[in-house]
Amino acid sequence: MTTELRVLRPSEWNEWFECLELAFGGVAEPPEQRELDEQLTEHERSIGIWDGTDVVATAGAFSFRVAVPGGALVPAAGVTMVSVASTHRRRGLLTSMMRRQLDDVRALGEPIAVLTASEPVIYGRFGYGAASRQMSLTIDTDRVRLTVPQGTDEVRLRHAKPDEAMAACEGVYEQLVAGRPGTPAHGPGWERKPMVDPVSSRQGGSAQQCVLAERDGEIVGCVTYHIKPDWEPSGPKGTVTVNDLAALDPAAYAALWRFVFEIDLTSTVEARNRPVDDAVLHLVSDVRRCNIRVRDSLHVRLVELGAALEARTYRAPVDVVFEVEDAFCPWNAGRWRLTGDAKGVASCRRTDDAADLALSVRELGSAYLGGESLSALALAGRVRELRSGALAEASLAFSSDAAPWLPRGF
Ligand SMILES: CC(=O)SCCNC(=O)CCNC(=O)[C@H](O)C(C)(C)COP(=O)(O)OP(=O)(O)OC[C@H]1O[C@@H](n2cnc3c(N)ncnc32)[C@H](O)[C@@H]1OP(=O)(O)O
Repeated sequence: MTTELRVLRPSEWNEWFECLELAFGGVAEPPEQRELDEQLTEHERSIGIWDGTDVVATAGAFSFRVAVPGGALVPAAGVTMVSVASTHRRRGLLTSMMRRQLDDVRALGEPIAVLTASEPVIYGRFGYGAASRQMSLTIDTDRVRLTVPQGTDEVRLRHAKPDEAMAACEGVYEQLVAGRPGTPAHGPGWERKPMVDPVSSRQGGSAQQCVLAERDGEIVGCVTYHIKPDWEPSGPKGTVTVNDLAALDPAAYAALWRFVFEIDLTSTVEARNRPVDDAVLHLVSDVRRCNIRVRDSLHVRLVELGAALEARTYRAPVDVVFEVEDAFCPWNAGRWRLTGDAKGVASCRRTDDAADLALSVRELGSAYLGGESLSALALAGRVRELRSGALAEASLAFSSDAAPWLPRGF
């Protein structure tokens, strides 16, 4: 098989995207979704593999800046649209695209790459580690009650049309990015993504609705949701599916949750992507009836290990030497001394000193956003402590007060 791996030409986007759609099962994207995907595609960062005139593999990257512990925004490649045609799988095409892509990311000077995986098993071999989780809830709102904080009644709620909702939700999102590791700061156009609402994706539910929370005329929160009515002999049993829900203070947050809990003719609230430390867990009367499920979300790859580890803040003073294994990006392999503290000045340099901890770049990717603990990874045998006390020191330093979270997929 002779194939060519190269950058996508803008005129080839349709056939490139069709390869991707086919690889995911062949269900065509709704036109409004497809149009936005084309608009957001960064052609110069999109690659494909051609077998003759046929596109047989695709991979893209978005130019993000991702929040890390301490609030800095680190340039990051948001890896996306990865596919290999089912006729060409398990022959190394993905591996060759990952090679090219990580070399390109390095050349661009982005210290990290991030992605969400269709299957978590795929990307560990390329040095990605699962770094954040997402929580889904299915809440029985006939039984679960909310205890809301003082000030909740003073929050004014009102419905907003999609255009106003888009600007308001984006404004709230932007104010929350730095405080939540794992959240990407996007470029223009991304504010449209959560507002695309194709009829074919509603599965019998309503159009997306948006309610804004205001105090003294300022927008302090927003929720977008769908309602799916349902009727049983005993009465109405509709479901509210929460898409985005975000607020700038506890009272606005509680007001929005109370609103979705109390919508007439519904008895279930579904929320599919929440942070694992969501404050709603402390508002509800019965966490068991929230039917919590947790899964992996953002996977992180340290592309330039030194620059990546210097870009974040450490929760406690740390001075450790890592012995790092990185077969796919060998420029990261070897010994690195990391020093840092909560004030935000960190240094990560090559050293010949004896190693304190031995691990692969994958574990550092998992721990990078502060959500997965180095101590837990050590219990799984994935981090080895070579100096007594180094594991506890590094594990505490890497941890984050806010759990990392990716509020919106890409
Ligand atoms: C960020 C995103 O876009 S995630 C979306 C990923 N895309 C999809 O899931 C669409 C459907 N799947 C596909 O298109 C393809 O199967 C891909 C892209 C996942 C893999 O492409 P391939 O070209 O077959 O991968 P490649 O041949 O380079 O495999 C490299 C290694 O990964 C393994 N591997 C690849 N995909 C999988 C998988 N889905 N499950 C388990 N192992 C896998 C291969 O067995 C191989 O292992 P080896 O080195 O031990 O032999």
